[in-house]
Amino acid sequence: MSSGTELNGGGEVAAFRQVSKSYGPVRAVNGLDLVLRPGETVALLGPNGAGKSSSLDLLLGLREPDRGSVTLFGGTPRAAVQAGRVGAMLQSGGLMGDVKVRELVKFACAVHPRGRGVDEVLRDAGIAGIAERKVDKLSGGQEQRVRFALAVAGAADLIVLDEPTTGMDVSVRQAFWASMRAQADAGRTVLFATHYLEEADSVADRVLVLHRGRLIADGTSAEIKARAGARRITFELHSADGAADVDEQVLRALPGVVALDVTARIEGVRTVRIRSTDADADVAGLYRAGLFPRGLEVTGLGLEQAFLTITGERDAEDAEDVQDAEHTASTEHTGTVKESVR
Ligand SMILES: Nc1ncnc2c1ncn2[C@@H]1O[C@H](COP(=O)(O)OP(=O)(O)OP(=O)(O)O)[C@@H](O)[C@H]1O
Repeated sequence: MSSGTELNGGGEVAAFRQVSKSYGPVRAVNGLDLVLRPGETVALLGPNGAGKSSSLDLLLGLREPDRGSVTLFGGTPRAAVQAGRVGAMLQSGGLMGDVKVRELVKFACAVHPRGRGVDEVLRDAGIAGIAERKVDKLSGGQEQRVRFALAVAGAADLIVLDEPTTGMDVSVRQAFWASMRAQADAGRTVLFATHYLEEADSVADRVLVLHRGRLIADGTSAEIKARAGARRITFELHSADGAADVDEQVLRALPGVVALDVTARIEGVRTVRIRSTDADADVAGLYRAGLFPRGLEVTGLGLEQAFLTITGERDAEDAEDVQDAEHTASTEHTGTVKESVR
């Protein structure tokens, strides 16, 4: 992707500094610290309710943080939006119905402080062919593309998309990402929230994972997969090679092992599956330990598996914290002084 520094002037596009936002008792965003840089295409992932839409709303100045600050291009979100530096495609809000697609896009181009030519926008969004249709006669996927056209109606420096491909079929989705990539190649910074992990994997050069309002992973897709131990090593150990009784401790002690599974379905043969953060070191370690792995395979797991692993780990940690808190509360209640569990 191009650097985009010409368009954005270098430095920070957006910054969240210790941002928190609650709705009553629900802490939707919790201490978010994050900087977006010019030219990045960034995917925002997270389970339902993780705080993705709330974070985007804060970024666009649609909501105010309870704590911390959000800046866009060094100023307030409102100033950046008013200057036409941000284009957004949000989940909420209906489109005007009784107008033609061309009229709606033309209006958006006309009112935008940095409005582009209507034909160019229709072409970029892939909706030139439906320009004369009424907006309320569109399919869900077509409507999404019109929303995208509105987001790129002006020459914004930052494009924010909240689950942009919801309702699009596979071919429309591919065409959509091609349009989006053209925006990124023109130097624009793009931030999109999605539930489609393969999109994040193939489109984004940076992936953020939110979980219960907290940023729990930030890196390239490859880095996040590596961190989650997203390589799988499989092999067999045969008793004929002197490995009838594999000492699982030996396997568990290999440097990158995250998960280990040893099965013995056939007499004298153990099938070993390892999930690892460092497959190279583990394979070397197997031989160093005097084992003779047969049919050795190393495969990469997808971003989806990495995502499930990272969020699952965090769920487990949170559950432990709750148990600890309950334990502390119950011991305080009974007046018993006990050492903290963790
Ligand atoms: N206006 C609101 N009033 C009360 N609670 C809200 C409001 N908006 C969001 N929430 C709550 O805040 C939390 C974060 O919601 P948010 O919509 O930001 O998450 P999300 O990651 O975008 O979820 P999804 O993937 O389901 O769209 C959720 O628990 C949600 O129920």
